[in-house]
Amino acid sequence: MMNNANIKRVGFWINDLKYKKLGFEKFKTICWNSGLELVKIDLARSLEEQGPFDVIIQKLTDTILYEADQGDPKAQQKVCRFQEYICDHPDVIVIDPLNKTTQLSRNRYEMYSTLHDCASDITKLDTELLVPDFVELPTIDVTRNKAAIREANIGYPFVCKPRSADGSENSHTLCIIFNEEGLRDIRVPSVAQKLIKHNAVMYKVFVVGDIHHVVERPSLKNLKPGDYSSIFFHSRDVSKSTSCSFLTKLDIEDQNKALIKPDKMTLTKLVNKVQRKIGMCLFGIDVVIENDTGRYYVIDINYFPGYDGFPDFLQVLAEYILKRLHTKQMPQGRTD
Ligand SMILES: O=P(O)(O)O[C@H]1[C@H](O)[C@@H](OP(=O)(O)O)[C@H](OP(=O)(O)O)[C@@H](OP(=O)(O)O)[C@H]1O
Ligand SMILES: Nc1ncnc2c1ncn2[C@@H]1O[C@H](COP(=O)(O)OP(=O)(O)O)[C@@H](O)[C@H]1O
Ligand SMILES: [Mg+2]
Repeated sequence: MMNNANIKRVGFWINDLKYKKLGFEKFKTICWNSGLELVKIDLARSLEEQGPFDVIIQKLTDTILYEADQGDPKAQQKVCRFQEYICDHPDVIVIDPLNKTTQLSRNRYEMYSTLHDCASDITKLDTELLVPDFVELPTIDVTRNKAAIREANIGYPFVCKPRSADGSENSHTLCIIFNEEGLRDIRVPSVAQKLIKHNAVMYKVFVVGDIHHVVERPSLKNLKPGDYSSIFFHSRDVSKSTSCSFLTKLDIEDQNKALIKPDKMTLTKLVNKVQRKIGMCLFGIDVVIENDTGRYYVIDINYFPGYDGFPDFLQVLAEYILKRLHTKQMPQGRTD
C-alpha cells in the first residue's frame, strides 16, 4: 500500500441493486489494494464536501435520471449537484460523462441512428456490421404506421421497442407485431425494427475501456409471419442467461440449423468502431448473426451493464481506472 498522499479518490454513484449485483463491497478492497479509495457519493449533499474526487463512476441513468425526467424535483436537484461538480472540476475523470450515457438511454431511435452511421463506415472497411432497419412510430394512427413500416422496408413480423431505454420496467417491455391487424397494439412512442432471424442465440459484448469479453445468451427464436396476435414480452424473459420462454425455443424445423459462431476479429472491429462513435468506456453491445447471410447486426447498446460472465470484471475495472489516471485521456477505441 502506498502512503496516503498518493491515494486517488474514486467517487461512484450506482443504485443499491447494482451495487449488490456487481459485488461493489469487494470492489472497495480491490481498489484499496491498487491505491484507490472508493467512496459512495451521496447526491443529497454537496459533492464539494465529499470530494475531492480524481475519478467518478456513475450510472445515474438508473433511477435518478429517470425520476428527474419524470419531473421529480429532488432527483432534478441531485442531477444538478452532480453536473455542477463536474463543471467546477474539469480535471475529474468521469466514467462515463452524463451527456454520453443519456444519449443511449433516452432515445433508442437516436442510438440506432448513431450506430447506423457507424455501420456504414465499417462496411467500407470490409466488415459487414449493421443495424436492422428501423423507424420511429410517434403515433397510434394505424394508417400512418402501416405506411411507415412499408416505407422503412421492415416487413412482418417486426419488433416494437419503447423509444426510451431509461431502465424502467416499461422501457424493457417489447412487442412483436405479426400483421397489419397488430398495428393497433402499438404503444407510443416506439421504434419499430426489422426482426433478424438468428437461431435464438445472441452475443453480449461487454466492454471495459480497451478490453472486451463476449458472452452467449438466449434470444428470440426465428419468428414467421401469420395470423397471430401480438406478443408483449419483457426483455429479461428472453435474454438473460437463465431466461426460459417459449419465445426462445426454436421450432422443430429450425433446430438442426448450424449455428454461426462469432468471429473474434469482426467483433473487435465492431467494438472499436462503436466505441469511437459513442466515446464511452463501460458499455455492452447486443449482437445477433443473421442465419442466411452471416451478417452481424447490433440490436442494442447498454451503458454499464451487468458484466455477468466477464472474468475478473472488478479487477479489470480497477486496472482500467488506474490506466485512465495514468494517461488522463478519453478513450478513442483501438486502431487495430
Ligand atoms: O437497468 P438498465 O439501465 O436498463 O440497464 C440494464 C442493466 O445494466 C442490465 O444488467 P443487470 O440485469 O445485470 O442489472 C443489463 O443486462 P446485461 O448485463 O445482461 O446486458 C441490461 O441489458 P439488456 O439485457 O440488453 O437490457 C441493461 O439494459
Ligand atoms: N431486431 C431484432 N431482431 C431479432 N431479435 C431482436 C431484435 N431486437 C431485439 N431482439 C430480441 O429482443 C431482446 C430485447 O431487445 P433489446 O433491444 O436488447 O431490448 P432491451 O433494451 O430491453 O434489452 C433481444 O435480446 C433479442 O433477443
Ligand atoms: Mg438488450
